[in-house]
Amino acid sequence: MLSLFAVPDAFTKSECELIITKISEAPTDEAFLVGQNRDHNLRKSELVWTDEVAGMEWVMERLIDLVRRSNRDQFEFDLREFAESPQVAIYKSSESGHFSWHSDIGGGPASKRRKLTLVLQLSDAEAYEGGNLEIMPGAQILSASRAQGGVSIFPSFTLHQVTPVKSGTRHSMTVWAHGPAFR
Ligand SMILES: O=C(O)CCC(=O)C(=O)O
Ligand SMILES: [Fe+2]
Repeated sequence: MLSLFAVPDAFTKSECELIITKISEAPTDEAFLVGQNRDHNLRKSELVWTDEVAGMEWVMERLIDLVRRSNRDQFEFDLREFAESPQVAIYKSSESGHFSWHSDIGGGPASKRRKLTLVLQLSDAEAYEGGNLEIMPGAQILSASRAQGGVSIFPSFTLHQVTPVKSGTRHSMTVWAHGPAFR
């Protein structure tokens, strides 16, 4: 099974900038991990849930379409729903924004049903240093493309991390597709 489904130009530059502008008008929550325990050694970022932001429906429609395409062409998982709001994470160099190695499967009613993770790179790759999304499906580490508007889709059980942002700010959007347990 291929472990990473990449769509380089899923969104245009102006679409990404529009999303960042809308998000920056919304209040942020400090990011917490699956299981709700705060641990800054593991994750440091701010979060905006996009279903609390008006005018984001078109984004969700596009993301659902991309997940469907990846699942039809590659993963063939039994997916049933999108049970959680997409979230935008804001990683700031001033706070050494990062997210250490983790899987997205949690113990909560929705997070335990996560099967595919989609990450959209919202920021211009030139707008920050560090902040690389890396995924580890096996012995090798794969780096996701930094290109703005690019989408990476991978099984939610795959270990992945975001390396510390060294300068500037990185914005990304994450959405999960859910379904019954693997069997
Ligand atoms: O920001 C990213 O690239 C990844 C975010 C992530 O791993 C998550 O929200 O679980
Ligand atoms: Fe994750």
